[in-house]
Amino acid sequence: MRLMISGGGTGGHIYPALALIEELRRVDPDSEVLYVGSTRGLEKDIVPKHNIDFEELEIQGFKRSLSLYNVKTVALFMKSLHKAKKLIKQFKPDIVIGTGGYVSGAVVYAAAQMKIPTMIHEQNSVVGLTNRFLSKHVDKIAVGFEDAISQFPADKTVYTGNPRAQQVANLKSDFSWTKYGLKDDVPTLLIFGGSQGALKINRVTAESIHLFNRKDYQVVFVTGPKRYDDVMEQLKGQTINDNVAILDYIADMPNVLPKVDAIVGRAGATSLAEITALGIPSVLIPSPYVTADHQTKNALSLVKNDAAVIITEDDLTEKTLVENADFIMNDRDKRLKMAENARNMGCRDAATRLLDLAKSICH
Ligand SMILES: CC(=O)N[C@H]1[C@@H](OP(=O)(O)OP(=O)(O)OC[C@H]2O[C@@H](n3ccc(=O)[nH]c3=O)[C@H](O)[C@@H]2O)O[C@H](CO)[C@@H](O)[C@@H]1O
Repeated sequence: MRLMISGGGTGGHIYPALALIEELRRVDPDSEVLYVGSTRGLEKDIVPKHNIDFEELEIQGFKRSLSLYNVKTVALFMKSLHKAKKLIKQFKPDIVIGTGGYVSGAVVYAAAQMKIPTMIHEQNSVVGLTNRFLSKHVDKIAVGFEDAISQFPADKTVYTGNPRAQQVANLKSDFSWTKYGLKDDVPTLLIFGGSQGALKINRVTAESIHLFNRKDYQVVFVTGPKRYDDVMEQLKGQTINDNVAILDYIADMPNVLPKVDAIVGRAGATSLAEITALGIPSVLIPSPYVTADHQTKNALSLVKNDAAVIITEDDLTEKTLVENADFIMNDRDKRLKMAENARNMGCRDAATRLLDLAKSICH
């Protein structure tokens, strides 16, 4: 198969694409892949490290009310569409797949106009702006949450789950916490605010370090690549005990996650696919800054099944953070029950399902 794939901006759109590519290469080692990303997103750093050909487009999203900015947005979209068509002519894909983010809008739309088979993957329980636009033009729509099906045309929409779930579920981890100066025989709580880190989660976690220092469990606090210096500035002069590690980013998350006992984090769809694939209890703090509050809806699907607890960003304080962390970390039975509930929701064959759907529309 010759696969052109595009997903950009944040990890939540990029990692599902990488998981699908990994599955394609496993079943079809002769396949050719071209990843088209944006000049600004995390993909230009992440994708080339996975031995995948990468091309980039300059593109940006619309903003409410900034009219001059939006004039530039339209101009960049037209330019990207033109470049995407050129790339399609050169690469000659059998299929073009979009996994979200503005850049996938230009790439998949270009392919649809050129009558190449197209498919999108919507990770969230509420459809995003780019996928809403693309849904009218593509041949197939795959969704990661069953709740999303009703938001798309019924005749071409299929529940596949999120391919990242299969990738993390199948990996035999050889990770050791000693890499970060921690121990392997102590329960471990991972705190992170999605692929980019989250300001409030970082601030409140930093304020709580003096309490986490005294816990019987260990805490791994991941700030996000661009927020590490600010957190360390906030913590200047404070003691950080040897049961706490503060990192900017974890590049090998599938290897690390099987060694995590509980998570405090955002409710991005790809994170939740991982959490349910592996069965990890979580405290979820949905981002209030995303389209149609979709992270709250994502999170509630786990909360309903007693696989997670939720704190709104407004309610996040030193007290609520540490109390909820203790609630899971200090009660092993509770933790194991929540883990089982989470695991029951996992879709561990999602990459196979998504690839089968892709094959079904290739000529
Ligand atoms: C602010 C924003 O727009 N967030 C959206 C974005 O979130 P975001 O990019 O944060 O996506 P998710 O939380 O879904 O996924 C994060 C991904 O990054 C990985 N990771 C994270 C931290 C780290 O140090 N290393 C690492 O590899 C996680 O393992 C996971 O695979 O895309 C998601 C999927 O469409 C949406 O649900 C989110 O609402």
